[in-house]
Amino acid sequence: MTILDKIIAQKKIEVERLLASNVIFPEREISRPSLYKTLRKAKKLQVISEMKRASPSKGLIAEGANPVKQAIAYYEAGAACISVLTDNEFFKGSFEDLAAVADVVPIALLCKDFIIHPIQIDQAKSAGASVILLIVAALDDQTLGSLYTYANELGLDVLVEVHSVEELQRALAIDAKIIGVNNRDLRTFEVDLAQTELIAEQFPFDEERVFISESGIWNPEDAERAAKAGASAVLVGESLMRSDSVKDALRALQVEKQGIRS
Ligand SMILES: O=P(O)(O)OC[C@@H](O)[C@@H](O)c1c[nH]c2ccccc12
Repeated sequence: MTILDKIIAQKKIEVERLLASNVIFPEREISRPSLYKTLRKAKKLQVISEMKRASPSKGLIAEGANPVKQAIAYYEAGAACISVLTDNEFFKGSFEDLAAVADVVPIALLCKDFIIHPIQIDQAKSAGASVILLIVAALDDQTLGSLYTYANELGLDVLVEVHSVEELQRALAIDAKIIGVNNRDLRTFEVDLAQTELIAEQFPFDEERVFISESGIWNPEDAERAAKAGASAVLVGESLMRSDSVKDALRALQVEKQGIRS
């Protein structure tokens, strides 16, 4: 059983509990800039910065981190979007973290979780997210398509995460506009930026789509590499969580985008 299988098994239990509790998540309007538009118009490589206390691959990263302080530092440094891990069991995050961040920053907000059911999308939006993540490896085609449509109907942006060319084709089949390559294999934890380059070769860089490189970005050289492959943004967690100066670290990643593909 891979870690992804374990996480999804746990999510099924959580979803059953939510459904059984008959909870209704209060509706909330989205009053944040669209991530999609922000990335399309940006001249530089953008940073989606993540609030990440722990992960199954690294264990504790920043146990005592305060999501509000972290988010304000990200916002002030010019992050395009803040990603908040809401999974508790494996990443020590929470929907309270997301809601607390939503109260203090006005930029796009990504609910980083393993979504397998529409009720989780209601929960994300209610806590203040304007973007959700859908992981292709965790979903069959039909569920992927229906969750994507549901999120769009609620006015949310969707980051569709892939880790192989085959998964890229599945993301394109639902006409995903924001596609992220996870450089980390969620089955083995191996991280390799070459994954971004490999998948970029098959990516249709057209008017409509944006390409994001996720995980394992530590320094400006990594950011350059992502930009060169055609990325509009990088999604960065651990290196920013561990940084003594979030501002300097984040700004150093905002390198020039590469003309041909941007
Ligand atoms: O901490 P890193 O290596 O910078 O990675 C951030 C982010 O990409 C990673 O947390 C992530 C990417 N996709 C995910 C899906 C679920 C949970 C976490 C993730």
